[in-house]
Amino acid sequence: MDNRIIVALDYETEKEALGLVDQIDPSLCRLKVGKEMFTTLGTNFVKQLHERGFEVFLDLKFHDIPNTVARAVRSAADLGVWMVDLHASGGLRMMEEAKKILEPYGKDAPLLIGVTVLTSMEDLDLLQIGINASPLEQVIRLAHLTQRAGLDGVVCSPQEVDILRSHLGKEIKLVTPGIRPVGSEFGDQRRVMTPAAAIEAGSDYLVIGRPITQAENPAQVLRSINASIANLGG
Ligand SMILES: O=C(O)c1cc(=O)[nH]c(=O)n1[C@@H]1O[C@H](COP(=O)(O)O)[C@@H](O)[C@H]1O
Repeated sequence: MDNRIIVALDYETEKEALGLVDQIDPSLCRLKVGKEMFTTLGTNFVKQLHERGFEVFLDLKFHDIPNTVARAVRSAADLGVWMVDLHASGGLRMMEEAKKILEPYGKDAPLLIGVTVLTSMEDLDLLQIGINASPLEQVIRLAHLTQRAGLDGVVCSPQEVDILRSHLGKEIKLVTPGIRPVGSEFGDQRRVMTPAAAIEAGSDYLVIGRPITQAENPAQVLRSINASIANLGG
């Protein structure tokens, strides 16, 4: 199942989310459950998606002391999710403990991914929080740290993908939100690319929310994005 799109299910209600989910097939995409839906609906919602055959990226971007993050990651593994993330800026020890706690799960462990610099951020946002580096420099720094901790991949913007590939090699998973098909609104996103350009740059997975979820016919948009990347990339 070479399924490179992860739909971000950022809806207010279960009814709206399942309205989309029940029109699509697990062969078309994976699903991301993030802070909004998880806070409203909890693990039961993730279980419902699993029952429908979907693989789930639990996107709670953990960021806390190492012990707390590691235990949260273990809970995600027990829930059986396919992918889970944490903020790489939580530091090397935090990431190493999270990786270590997954050892007993072997190949059933979820992919553990480090978020570098949010795709909504640009130079000024970093400066305002005391980081005197460009988003690209900071992404490279945090991606190296993530790889050193032994994680499976990073979340970055598609604009950083080709340079990260050259720094980190082929094995590391590059997960890219900040995807905007031609003509769709950027909203709060800043470092963006089209689906085809992101795949051509070397993204493994495209995380796409509003361009699909807010469309009049989300299932149709998902199919057309899939078609636009069908013969691209490796
Ligand atoms: O970890 C993420 O998924 C994430 C990281 C990041 O840097 N930027 C980012 O937009 N995301 C998530 O990706 C999704 C993007 O949604 P849209 O902007 O609606 O396509 C949202 O659910 C965000 O929470």
